[in-house]
Amino acid sequence: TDSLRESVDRYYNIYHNASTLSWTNKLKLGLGVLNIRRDNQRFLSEEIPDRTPRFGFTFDFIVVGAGTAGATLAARLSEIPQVKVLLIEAGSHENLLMGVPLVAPFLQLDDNINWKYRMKSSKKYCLGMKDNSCSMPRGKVLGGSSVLNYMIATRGSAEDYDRWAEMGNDGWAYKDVLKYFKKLESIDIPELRSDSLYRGTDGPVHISQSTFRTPLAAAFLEAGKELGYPLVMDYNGKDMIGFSYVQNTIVNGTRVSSNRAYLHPARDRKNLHVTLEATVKRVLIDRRENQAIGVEFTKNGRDTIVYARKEVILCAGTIGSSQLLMLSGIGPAKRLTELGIKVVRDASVGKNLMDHTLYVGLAWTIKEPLTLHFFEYINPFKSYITDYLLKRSGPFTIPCGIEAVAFINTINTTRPRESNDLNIGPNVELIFTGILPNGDFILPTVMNLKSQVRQIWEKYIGSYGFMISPIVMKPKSRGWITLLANDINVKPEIVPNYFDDPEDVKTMIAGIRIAISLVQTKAMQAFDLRMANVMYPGCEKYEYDSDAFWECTIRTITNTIYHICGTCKMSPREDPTAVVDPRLKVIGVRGLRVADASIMPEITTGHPNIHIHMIAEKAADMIKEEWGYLNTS
Ligand SMILES: Cc1cc2nc3c(=O)[nH]c(=O)nc-3n(C[C@H](O)[C@H](O)[C@H](O)COP(=O)(O)OP(=O)(O)OC[C@H]3O[C@@H](n4cnc5c(N)ncnc54)[C@H](O)[C@@H]3O)c2cc1C
Repeated sequence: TDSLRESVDRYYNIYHNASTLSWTNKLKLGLGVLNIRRDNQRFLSEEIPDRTPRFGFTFDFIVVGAGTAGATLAARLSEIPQVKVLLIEAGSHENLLMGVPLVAPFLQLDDNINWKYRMKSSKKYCLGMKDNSCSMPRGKVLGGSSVLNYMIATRGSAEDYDRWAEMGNDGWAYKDVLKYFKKLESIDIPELRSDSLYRGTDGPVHISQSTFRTPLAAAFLEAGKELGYPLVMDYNGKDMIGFSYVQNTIVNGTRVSSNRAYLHPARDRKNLHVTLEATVKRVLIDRRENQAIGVEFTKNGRDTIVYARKEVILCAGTIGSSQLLMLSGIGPAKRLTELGIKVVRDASVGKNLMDHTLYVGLAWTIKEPLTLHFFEYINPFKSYITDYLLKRSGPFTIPCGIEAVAFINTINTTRPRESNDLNIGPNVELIFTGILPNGDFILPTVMNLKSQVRQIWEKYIGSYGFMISPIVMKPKSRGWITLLANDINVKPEIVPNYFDDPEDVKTMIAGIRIAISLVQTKAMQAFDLRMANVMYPGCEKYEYDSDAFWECTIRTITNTIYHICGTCKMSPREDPTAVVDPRLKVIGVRGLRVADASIMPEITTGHPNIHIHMIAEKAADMIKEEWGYLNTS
């Protein structure tokens, strides 16, 4: 179309005809560096100070882990002036450079801010990774994984929460949690600000859309329309199924982590104490009363004990919270006994592990230079970097190159527009990334690819292209986390058990076929596209495009999209698999709750960061209510 052509030309003119070594560009670059240094100084001055509590000190609430959930919860609890809150985090401060959207994956290389978990080696999945083991990055920094994440902002579908409620989790239906989704956000997308039914405008988490897009993103949306899917203005509003530009937790071109959203504004509160580079070893439980009374943590090589007058709340994430519960005696009794841990309660901690898998093998090259390209965007004499440094605009504002998403239901492809009527919600998400994964070293490195697979991808270095990656939204497979030692410093074993259920394989293949059919539409065929290699080691023996062929490639280069959850399952007390009840209280121990991704009884649709903010917002209100503070803060 004409508008598409216009945007092609504009893009081409800005980024490809720029005189590469002009003095103006050098000057702009210098000014840009000064500009971002100044902004970073300002950012650091907003960081909450690190305080070390004295041995034996007592707080009202102790929150463990300052990630998406922990930062949210601690900030909300500290709104009660008469209570003292301690937030304990194993990592250190965040800085502004961690918030540059395009280069988000680079953060995973940094040992200081990434726990760098590895999944247990498997013969059934992650076959294209070294040792058949996929990486599992997790944030170890103020803001936790919200500092490493790709800033995609989704709420999940209403059915997700209605289903939680159907499972007996009273108070978690969509009608109940909608107010927290609204409370937590400030929607900065102008067209959506007036939708007061669904969107909030006063919350700490800013949500926006990049003003820069590659022309291929528009073609992706057009392609969806051609196949009969609706274009959805706001997948976080009334309807989710369809094709949309992505919404992001970004303000002024930089990341909105939970730290920035919740802790920066709370930095001057005298009743909020944050202690950094402090690793909690276990929760202290008074065994006569079965009551959590405090925690033990290590900081600067010294062990310290602090006490909680009211509650300890674990927000250490899916891995951290399950590990801490087990180290404190709450978990599978047999395993705990084997490790010499005294059992407080035999519980299903570590089971019910769920994750979203992403097939990263579908990429197309494009002849014209219309998408992002690693060696161009890192060239300091092109406008990419200076646009970002001076104006926080341009391609650097696109997180990881992800520009558009589609939520679809593969069961109803003949009448896609009506999928919503079936009330079953999306079972696949497609992510459009205007960058060729194979074009740089970063994705192969963070994915831990085997050299044979790397070599296949390396053929495309220097090419332009894009990816369409299907994600299975409602996997049936369940994995687990097992404690390997009575020691917080020994990482637990993580078995994601991807594609254990054949239904998940079928759904992923259906997603792949829809992704391929999108590229066969007129909108996409207007460009000179070639499918990049999809033949991976071990899969040559299968007929191309057969189900067996796709199953082989899925099991070879499927990656996590980093959404692990569910290991401290929320469920009614009578359910033997329940770890916390619907008030998030650990069953069998008083004064102890879990509030983070681990409590999800079933994985939600889309990307969970906003869902976890919501969980923490609701947890804060439940805690305030129980202690009689709901109307005093
Ligand atoms: C690379 C990556 C990309 C992602 N992309 C997206 C995305 O685009 N959109 C989206 O919605 N979601 C995304 N996610 C997922 C999302 O960010 C996480 O699900 C979410 O941040 C988890 O929140 P949480 O509070 O449960 O845990 P976390 O945010 O991980 O917080 C746990 C905190 O506890 C601390 N901790 C753990 N153990 C201890 C201990 N023993 N003592 C003290 N502190 C401890 C950790 O250091 C960490 O700060 C991504 C995640 C990753 C890693």
